[in-house]
Amino acid sequence: MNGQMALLNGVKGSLTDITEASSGSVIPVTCKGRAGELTITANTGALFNIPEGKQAARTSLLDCCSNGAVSFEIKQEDLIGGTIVSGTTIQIWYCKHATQSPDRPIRRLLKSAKLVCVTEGAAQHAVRLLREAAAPRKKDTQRRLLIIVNPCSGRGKARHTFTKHVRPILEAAGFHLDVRETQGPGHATDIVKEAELQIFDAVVAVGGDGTIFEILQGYFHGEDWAQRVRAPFCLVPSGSGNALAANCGLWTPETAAIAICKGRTRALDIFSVVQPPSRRYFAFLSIYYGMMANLDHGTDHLRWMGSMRFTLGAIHEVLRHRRYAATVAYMPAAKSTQDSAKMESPTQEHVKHPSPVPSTQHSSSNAEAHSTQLPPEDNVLHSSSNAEARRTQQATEGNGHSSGATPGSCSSAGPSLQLLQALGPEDQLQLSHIAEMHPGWQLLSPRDTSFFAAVNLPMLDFHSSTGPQADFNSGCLDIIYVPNITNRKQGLEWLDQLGKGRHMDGNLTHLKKACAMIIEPYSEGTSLVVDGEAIPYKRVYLEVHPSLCSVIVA
Ligand SMILES: Nc1ncnc2c1ncn2[C@@H]1O[C@H](COP(=O)(O)OP(=O)(O)OP(=O)(O)O)[C@@H](O)[C@H]1O
Repeated sequence: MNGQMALLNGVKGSLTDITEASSGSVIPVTCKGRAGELTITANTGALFNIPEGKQAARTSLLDCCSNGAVSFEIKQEDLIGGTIVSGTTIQIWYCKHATQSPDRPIRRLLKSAKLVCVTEGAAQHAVRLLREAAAPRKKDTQRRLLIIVNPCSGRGKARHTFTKHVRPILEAAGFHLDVRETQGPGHATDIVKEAELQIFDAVVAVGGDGTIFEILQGYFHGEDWAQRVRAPFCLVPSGSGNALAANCGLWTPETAAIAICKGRTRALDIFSVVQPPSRRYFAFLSIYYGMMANLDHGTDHLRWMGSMRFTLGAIHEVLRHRRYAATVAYMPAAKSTQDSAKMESPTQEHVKHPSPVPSTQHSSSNAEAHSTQLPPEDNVLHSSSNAEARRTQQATEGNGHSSGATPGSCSSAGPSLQLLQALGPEDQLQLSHIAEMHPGWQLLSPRDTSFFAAVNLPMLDFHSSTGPQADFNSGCLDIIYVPNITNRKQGLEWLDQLGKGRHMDGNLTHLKKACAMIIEPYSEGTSLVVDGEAIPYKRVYLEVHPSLCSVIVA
């Protein structure tokens, strides 16, 4: 009959009744064995069935059939691909749902089964069929990933995680892997800057959110940044917080690797973080000031503890019982929707397939796309956790506002900053009168807060959610703040509620949705932290770019 037939006949003596199913782009072939059946109907979302013997998945098909075995089935969504074990023996890789509870992302476990073919050619053909059946969008010869492993993230196990838990899955799916290991802070940015991103199916970080942050800075390099952002990115959780992985439902490294194979993406808002005259970062997660900044960045030396360092840091901060002063101005999200309805995001067309939302997320829709283009320039700086370095930097730059600098025309790559542009030069901007000078802007009150954060995604890590109403592409940041925690007991109770995602209940915690913000920090003993990385301690401007990038989701 055809090529598939040759393969199926090539499986030693096991297949007797072979029929072709409907025609389609991939492998519409059904075949039946004496004791079970083998079905590949990738384009209809059907099954890959192989007989199961006494030794279940580890038994060859030949053995299964001669044992008179029952069949078990692998759903197409669970099929990962295949590899040649040796000569004529192939291994089918698939996954199983390990946990499934309504308030947790799905965890997946890797499984495999061996199958013996008569000839080596048949074995190679079988592997190709398996890979195409698992991910019918692309020929296996064209799949390519840029993998960036940060050996220092989290507890320093990223290298092991990649080799042991991620690489075998991606290879089974037929990806060509360009693997790079970071040599130090900022290296991930350089790797991505130099990469031809268009040839990759995705950029994968094996690390933490800081690695993703560095990768993101590398995306906005060169005139073609609008094309470069089309490559989705993904976090294989190997850091301390792993917020991106938590938000994307990538509960374990294996789950993340399987999600990469399946290639489901979701549009993600990115926000610019601007410090005139020329500094501009691109962020995906959050900006913290005060308590959150301290518990995150202030616990860097406790990296060996994993995510426990954040819990300890939070308790320490609550016991300090401090309030932090800042003038915060923001433009409510609804206004931006009106302003930006006509404009388009560069990736709007590209991100056509919204993926399943992890069940921990709630949706909100407040704003729409409003990004356009500016000529690019590399001006990304890498953060330093060192307070001394920060002070030196401030002394060099001055903590005041650069004369004539306009936050909205910060000369950098990336989409234009329309909302910030409208504010005009920084030295003419009186923050305390912004509402009168610039209709649509508001001041946050009070100036002193016990807790302050603005988040783009709901989950802080795998265990807690800072902004449960935040969403991937809502077009806004959720400003979460607590004006005043009156005593330590109330602080600890509030922390407990935060851990359970119930801190928004009651009236202690406030929420504003903003498409642009300005933060002028005043307090000593804290910092500004963007996506877990400290930035210079001075006034900062933020603007959201709806759906600018896309991320791999479970
Ligand atoms: N080879 C290296 N040596 C030292 N530091 C490195 C190296 N490569 C990357 N880094 C730095 O490691 C820091 C921590 O990485 P990352 O943020 O990914 O892990 P994490 O902080 O443990 O996780 P999370 O951000 O999710 O809490 C980054 O700021 C990055 O600049």
